[in-house]
Amino acid sequence: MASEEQLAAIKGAKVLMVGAGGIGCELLKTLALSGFEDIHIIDMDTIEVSNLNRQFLFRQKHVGQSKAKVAREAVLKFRPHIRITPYHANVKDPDFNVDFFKQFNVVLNGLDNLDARRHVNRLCLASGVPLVESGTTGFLGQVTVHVKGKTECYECQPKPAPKTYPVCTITSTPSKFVHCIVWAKDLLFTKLFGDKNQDNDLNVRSTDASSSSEHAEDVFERRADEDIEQYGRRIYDHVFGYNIEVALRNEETWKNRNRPRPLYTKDVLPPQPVEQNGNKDKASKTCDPTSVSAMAYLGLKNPQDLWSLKENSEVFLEALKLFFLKREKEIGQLGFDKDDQLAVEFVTSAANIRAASFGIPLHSLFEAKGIAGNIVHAVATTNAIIAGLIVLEAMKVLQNDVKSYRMTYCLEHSSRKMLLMPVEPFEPNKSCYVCSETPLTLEINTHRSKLRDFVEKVVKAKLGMSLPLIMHGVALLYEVGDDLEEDEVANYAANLDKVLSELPSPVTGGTILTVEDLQQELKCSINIKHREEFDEEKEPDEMVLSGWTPALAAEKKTKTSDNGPSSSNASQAVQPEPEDDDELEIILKDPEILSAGNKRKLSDISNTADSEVSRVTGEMQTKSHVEEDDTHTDTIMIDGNSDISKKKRVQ
Ligand SMILES: Nc1ncnc2c1ncn2[C@@H]1O[C@H](COP(=O)(O)OP(=O)(O)OP(=O)(O)O)[C@@H](O)[C@H]1O
Ligand SMILES: [Zn+2]
Repeated sequence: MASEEQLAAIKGAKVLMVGAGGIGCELLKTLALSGFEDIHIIDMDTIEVSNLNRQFLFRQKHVGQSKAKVAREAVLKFRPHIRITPYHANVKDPDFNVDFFKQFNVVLNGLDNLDARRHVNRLCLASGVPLVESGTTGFLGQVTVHVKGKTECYECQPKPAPKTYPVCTITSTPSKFVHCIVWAKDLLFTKLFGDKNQDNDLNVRSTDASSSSEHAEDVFERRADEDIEQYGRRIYDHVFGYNIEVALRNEETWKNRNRPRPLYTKDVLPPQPVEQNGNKDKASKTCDPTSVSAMAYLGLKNPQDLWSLKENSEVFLEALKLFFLKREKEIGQLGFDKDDQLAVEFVTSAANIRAASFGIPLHSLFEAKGIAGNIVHAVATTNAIIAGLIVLEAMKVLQNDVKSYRMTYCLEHSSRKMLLMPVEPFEPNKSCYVCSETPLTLEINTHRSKLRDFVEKVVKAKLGMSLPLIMHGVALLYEVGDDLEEDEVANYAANLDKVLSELPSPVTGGTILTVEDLQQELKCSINIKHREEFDEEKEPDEMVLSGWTPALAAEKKTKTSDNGPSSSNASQAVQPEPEDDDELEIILKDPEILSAGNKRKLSDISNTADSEVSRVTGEMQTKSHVEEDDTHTDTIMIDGNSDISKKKRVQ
C-alpha cells in the first residue's frame, strides 16, 4: 500500500513513457492503476498481429493503428479521469528536445534498441530529469535508475559488441549450426539476392582462389538463357560440392577436424525436377510476393518438422527458383528479414545442407528462423514484472528517496526463493564521455581516412549522435541542420570526401576535435592519434576509439543474440547454444538490453563475500546448474532491506 506522501507524489507527477510495446503496455496499465494521472507516451510504431500475444492493450481490430494512441484509449476505458497524451512519433524527432523533456518529473523507457535508449539517456542528462530504464529478454529482465550526478548514466558502461565469429569459421570450418546459419544468411543469401557490390567472403574464402579463380568467376551470376532449374543446381553444386572439395585439398585444415562431405545435386536429387501434384499451379498463381513459399509448393506443412537432406535440397532449389520467378524485381537489394517466409526457407535449407556436409545436426525451419532472426521469445509475465518494478523505482525517484533506489535483475531460475535480485545503483563512471565529459582518443590514419569515415563510423555509429557538429579549434569542419546556407551545405559535403589531413583545417596526430550534438546537448573532445597500419581482421574500420573505459576492469564474456534492426551483418550472429560451460550463459535478445552493466554488476557481486549472491550469480553463469535445495520455489523476493540489496559495489 502506498503511503499518503507517495500517493501525493504520484498524483502530482508528470511522467514520460517512451515505447508502448511489450513493456510499455504493461507499464501504462500499471501506472494508471497505481494512481498516476498525467502520462505522456511516445511510440513510433503501429500495431502488428505479432504484438497481440503479449501487448494486452491491443486487439485484432487495432492492427495498423498507432500504438501510443490505442494504448491511451484502452487505458482510459478503465481510468477515464486521467490525462494521457500520446505521440505517434520517433523519440529522436527534434520536437522532443531538452525543453520538452524538462516538463517531466521522470522518464520511463520501454524501448527495444540501443540507439533510442542512448538518445533518451542524453536528453535526460541534459534536462536533469531522472530516467528509469528497462529491458527484457525471455525470462530475463532488468530495471535500472539513472539520476544525473547520483547514479551512473545508461552509457557509463560500454555495451558489449554483438557476438561475432571469425570469418574462417563461417566460410571454411563451421562446427555449430549457428555458423551454417550465418553463412547461409550473411554470405550466400546476400551473394545471390542482395547488393552485388557489397564485400562478401563467399568466393574468396570458401574456394582456393589461386587454383580456382576461373571456376569461381561470376559463378553466382545467372548466365544468359540459363534455365532457372539448371542455375539453381549449378549454384548448389558449386557451394556445397565444388567449394567443399577445394577446401578439402588443404590437408592442414582437417588434421584435427572432421572432414566435410562434398554434396552434389546428382547424389541427392533425381536428375529432373519433380512436379508436385497440382501444387505448382497454386504457387504460380500467388501474386503477393510475401506469401510466396517453397514449402507450400513442395507440400511441406509443419515448420517444426526436421527435413531430410533431400527435402532441404528441394526447398533450396525451389526457394531460389521462386525468388527469380516471383520476386525478380527485389533481387539485388534484398537483405535477410526473419519475417520474409521465402528468405527463411532459403536460409534454413542452405544452412541445413551445409550442416549435413559438415556432420552438424540439422534443424527445423522454426528453430532455424529463431536463430537467423535472433529471436528469443518474449514472455509476457517478465514484461509485467519489469513494468511493476519500473513503477516502484519511479515512486522512489519522485520522492527523491535516493537511498532506496535499486537496479533489479529478473533471473530465469530462482535461487534461495529469489527470482528478483535488487542491487544498489552505481555511482557515475568518471571516465564516461557522456556524463563526465572525459576526452576520447581516436587512432586513425589521418592520411587515408576521410571525414566521412569519421562521421559515419565514429560520430554516428559509435557515439550515437544524430545531428553532429565537428570543430577543430574555431574552424567548423562539419555540421547538419535545416538552417544552413547553400554554400555551407556544399562546403561540408566537400569536406566529407577529403582525407582528414587535407581538410581546410588539417586534422593530424595531436589534433583535438570537438564533436557536439545540438539536440542531445552532448559535447565531447576527441584526441586524434595518427596510426599507419591496422589489423584487417580485428580493426576492419581502420580506427580505434578508446578512453571510455568500464569502471571495473574484469569483464566476463556474454553471449548475445541481437534483436536490433533486421539488417544482416556478416559479423553479427546469434549464439543460442551454450558453447563453453565456463562462459556467462545469458542469452540476450538484444545486446543493449541486458548490457555490460548487467554482466559487470553480476560478476562484481559474485566476487563479494556474500555467498548467497554468489550462488545466484553462479547460477546465471552456468545455466544448466541446478540448485539442489530449490525445487519448489515460486516466491518472488523484492525486499529492499535484504542483505543483497545493501551490497555495495566493488571499487
Ligand atoms: N526511436 C523510437 N521512438 C519511439 N518509439 C520507439 C523507438 N524505438 C523503439 N520504439 C518503440 O519501442 C517499443 C518496444 O517494444 P517491444 O520491445 O515490445 O517491440 P515490438 O516492436 O512491439 O515487438 P517485437 O520487436 O518483439 O516484434 C516498440 O513499440 C517501438 O515502436
Ligand atoms: Zn555516464
